Amino acid sequence: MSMQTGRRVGVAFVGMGGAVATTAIAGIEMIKSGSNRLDGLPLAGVPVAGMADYKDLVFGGWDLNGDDLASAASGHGVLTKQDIENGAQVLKGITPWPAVGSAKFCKNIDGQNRIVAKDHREAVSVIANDLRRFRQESNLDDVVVVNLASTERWPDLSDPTLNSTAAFEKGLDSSDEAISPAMLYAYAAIKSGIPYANFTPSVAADVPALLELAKEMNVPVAGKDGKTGQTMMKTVLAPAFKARALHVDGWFSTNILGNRDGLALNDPNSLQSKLNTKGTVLDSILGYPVEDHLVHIHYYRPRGDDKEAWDNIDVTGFMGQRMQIKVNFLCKDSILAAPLVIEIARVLDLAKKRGDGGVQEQLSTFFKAPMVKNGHGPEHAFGKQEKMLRDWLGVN
Ligand SMILES: O=P([O-])([O-])O[C@@H]1[C@@H](O)[C@H](O)[C@@H](O)[C@H](O)[C@@H]1O
Repeated sequence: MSMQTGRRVGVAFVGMGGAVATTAIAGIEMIKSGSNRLDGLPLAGVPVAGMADYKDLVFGGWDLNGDDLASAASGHGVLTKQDIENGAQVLKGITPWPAVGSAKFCKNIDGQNRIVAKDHREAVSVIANDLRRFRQESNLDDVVVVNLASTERWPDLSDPTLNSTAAFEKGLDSSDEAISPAMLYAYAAIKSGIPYANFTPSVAADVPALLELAKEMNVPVAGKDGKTGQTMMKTVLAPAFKARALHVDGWFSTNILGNRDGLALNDPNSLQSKLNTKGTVLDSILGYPVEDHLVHIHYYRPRGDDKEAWDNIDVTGFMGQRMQIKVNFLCKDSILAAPLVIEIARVLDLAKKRGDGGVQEQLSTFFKAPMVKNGHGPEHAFGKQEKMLRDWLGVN
């Protein structure tokens, strides 16, 4: 059962017209109108004092495509006409705010709904103003920002601009090329005291400059890259192989998808960012390097949002005998992702209420490359991550 608490929590999405954001918004609006159940929402029915209810959430956000959300959603092919009639009509009345984009960071995705700003500093102030206006106009108690925009290329992490808050702030004034759109949103949110989550592989609040700022301002941040389908299965299976002492000789993962995410990843530079986050999960769980851990992603338009993942795992058991495991997950990308985004927003909002700032490691279960607090390696094993979250929430 879902009960409103009377609070109003705004969720501002970067990439609001995308398949994941429109699915999240439609799903929640349908919960409000009684035409959607709570399936797929991992924290539904978990009683946590102070946590916003699904019905308390109010949405806003930016997108380079200025179409209203109903038109955007019909292009993504995730929501059915029935879904829209059943309570997601509210999508028709929402249009995204102008957004920041850069072809230098994300080559395949463009749009005309752009923030007009003379430099990075001005772009940040427009974003911060959008957040202030959202809070006032929607009469919100609190706001959370979640990045759902298309994957950017990897930046040069050794660039001094990204390595201290002071240098980053100078870089805003000179529109330093090391600073990506994702970082501008993260900075604007943190500087406004608003919790920030990164559901994409783009580098954002995880640069030292912004980590330092989040810590100093005691603002909760979390990321990165939603762990939805193939990688989720990987982090469930690998601990089991370890427990049974089955040595993993190789793990071949491939997947196809044809949504806008797939289009963004069709650019080799954006793809590399995704491979960076997908490729890291195995070794720390198993305790040894899997030399033949191969990950492939292919943009295949006929599938749209219905991504399909195949895994072939080669293992060695007792007496050196070799075996294979095959996994074929026929997923729906946004249907898996949207509820996780909602839970991340609720937990970040709760962290803010509890005065818990900086990196929110308890959200590791929702990410492929979890951000961590004190420089130690991230925990990737699914069961341990779930325990971390439940311990932090104070539930069993
Ligand atoms: O979570 P997961 O299934 O391992 O990884 C997926 C990627 O393989 C896919 O290319 C991307 O479009 C999805 O959004 C998701 O990130």
